[in-house]
This record gives sequence, C-alpha cells and structure tokens, in this order.
Amino acid sequence: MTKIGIAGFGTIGKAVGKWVLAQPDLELVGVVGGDRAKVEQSLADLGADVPIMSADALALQADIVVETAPTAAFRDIVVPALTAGACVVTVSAAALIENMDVVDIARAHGGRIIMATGALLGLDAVRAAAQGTIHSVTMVTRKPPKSLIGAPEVVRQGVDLSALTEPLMLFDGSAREGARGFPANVNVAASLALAGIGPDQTRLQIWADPALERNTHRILVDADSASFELRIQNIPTIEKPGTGRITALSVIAAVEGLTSALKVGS
Ligand SMILES: NC(=O)C1=CN([C@@H]2O[C@H](COP(=O)(O)OP(=O)(O)OC[C@H]3O[C@@H](n4cnc5c(N)ncnc54)[C@H](OP(=O)(O)O)[C@@H]3O)[C@@H](O)[C@H]2O)C=CC1
Ligand SMILES: O=C([O-])CC(=O)C(=O)O
Repeated sequence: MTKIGIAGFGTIGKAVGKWVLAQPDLELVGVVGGDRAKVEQSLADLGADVPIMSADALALQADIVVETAPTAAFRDIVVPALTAGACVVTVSAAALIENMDVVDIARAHGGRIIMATGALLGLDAVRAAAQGTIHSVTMVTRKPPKSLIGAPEVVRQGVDLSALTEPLMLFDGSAREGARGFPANVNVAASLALAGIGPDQTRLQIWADPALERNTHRILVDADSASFELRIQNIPTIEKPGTGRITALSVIAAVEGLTSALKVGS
C-alpha cells in the first residue's frame, strides 16, 4: 500500500481524495486543511474516516504528499514533506517559482517534487525542446470574467469584471510577474516556464473575455528542434471557476503514474 496524504482539501484536493479512496493499493493516511469544519464535512461527504492533521505530522506518515492548498500555504506543507524524504505532487507552480529553494531541500533529503501538468498540455514537448534551444515561448490566457474575480492584480487595477461587455487585456509581461498578479489563475504559465525557458523569458498575456465560458490557453513555442502551438479550452469547475475540471484529473494521473505498473507519457 502506498500511503497518500492530501494537503489542501478544496476543489482539487477533494476530487483527488475521492479517487485515492477508491484505489485498492493506495491508503489515504491524512488530510491537512484550512477550516477544520469544512474538511470534516468534505470527508463525511466522501464517507471517509481519515484523520485531519498538521502538515508536519502528515510529512512523517505519507509516502506521497499531494499539495493542493493556496499559494500562501505552499512552504509550510512542502518543506516538512521534502525534509522527511517524501514525494510531493503539486500543481502550485505559481508558488514554486517563488520558492525554488525547495528543490535544494528535496535534493538534500531524497525527496521529489512532481509538478503535474495541471490545466495544460504538451509540457513533455516543451521539456524536450528545452534540451536544445528554445527561441521563444508565448502564452495567451483568456478567461471568463468570473474566473478572474479576486485576483490581486484585478483588485489593484480596480476593474469591475462583472461589468465587462468586451475583452479586456489585464496583463502583458513575464510569466513571473503574471503569476504574482494572478497566483490562483495562471499556474499554467508558471508550469510552462519551468518546463521551458524560465519565468522571466516566458511571455504572458491575460485577458478577461465575457464571450467565453471556458478558461482558454494558447501557447506558441519556437525552438531549434520544432515550432509548435498548443491550445486548450478548460471547463471551469463549479466550486472555483478559475480552476479547470482537468486539473484534478491531471493530479490523479500524476499519482497513478507514480504508483502503477504502466506509465504512459513522460
Ligand atoms: N497548475 C494548474 O493547472 C492549477 C493549479 N492550481 C493551484 O492548485 C491549488 C489548489 O487549487 P484549488 O483546489 O482550486 O483551490 P481551493 O481554494 O478550492 O482549495 C484550497 C483548499 O486549501 C485549504 N487551505 C487553506 N489554508 C490551508 C493550509 N494552511 N493548509 C492546508 N490547506 C489549506 C482551503 O481551505 P479553506 O477553504 O478552509 O480556506 C481549501 O479547501 C492552488 O495553489 C491553485 O493555485 C489551481 C488550478 C489549476
Ligand atoms: O493555471 C491555473 O491556475 C488554472 C487555469 O488556468 C485553468 O484551469 O485553466
């Protein structure tokens, strides 16, 4: 039995928990949450008798810690897990690019960080191209306004997204700056940057588009090995529209890839 812990039991974490509970070779050994009453209700919804614990306690119990908490909690969860030599599976790429020293912590203690592809595609091709020379990576994210409400940069600009009648460009710059302004909205840009030419070289535009119902990403890569274009249209989750439905499935696929006899794709 592989022991799984989940830190952050919200939109993604709860879906992953439901899947883990249905796997005969996986054991959900603990959950770390924000509001305890909400986690208790979520576990009750799943019919699960699983202890709620601190991130430090989970680090000592789990072989794999699934980190699906808000950006601000990233270090408190990931540092003890890696120090204990656990494998961390996460999609919090916006948090990782601000805390790259955790990679050194993993290296020093035999831990691993698996950044699942999340709400994106094609990171295998971007990583392969990065073994040669990538000339440019450009990403354009367009989301329905409801998917961007509450982002720090939207609040800073004082834009009333609910009043939009036509597309509005909210950001044009580096993936690093974009992830700072929209930490819960463009993790995909941070993942793309980690796979390719880094957060300062990866270019990003973010648009709020009232005509859209899906979170859409278009990526252009120009490299000495290939030029390619990636497009995805993510169906928003009901709980958190900025998070596409495919994200939790990507985390599940990553855990499955770590624990099953057959793994397809790199
Ligand atoms: N790479 C990608 O494609 C994507 C990445 N993400 C990232 O994944 C992460 C999770 O996203 P999502 O599930 O949508 O977010 P949610 O807000 O739905 O869930 C986060 C959960 O974490 C809980 N939480 C709050 N504080 C802590 C803490 N200190 N320790 C543990 N848990 C805590 C929250 O509880 P409470 O509600 O009580 O505060 C909430 O239940 C985020 O970092 C997000 O940015 C999201 C979408 C796509
Ligand atoms: O990257 C993110 O944080 C989420 C996202 O864009 C999506 O789900 O399409």
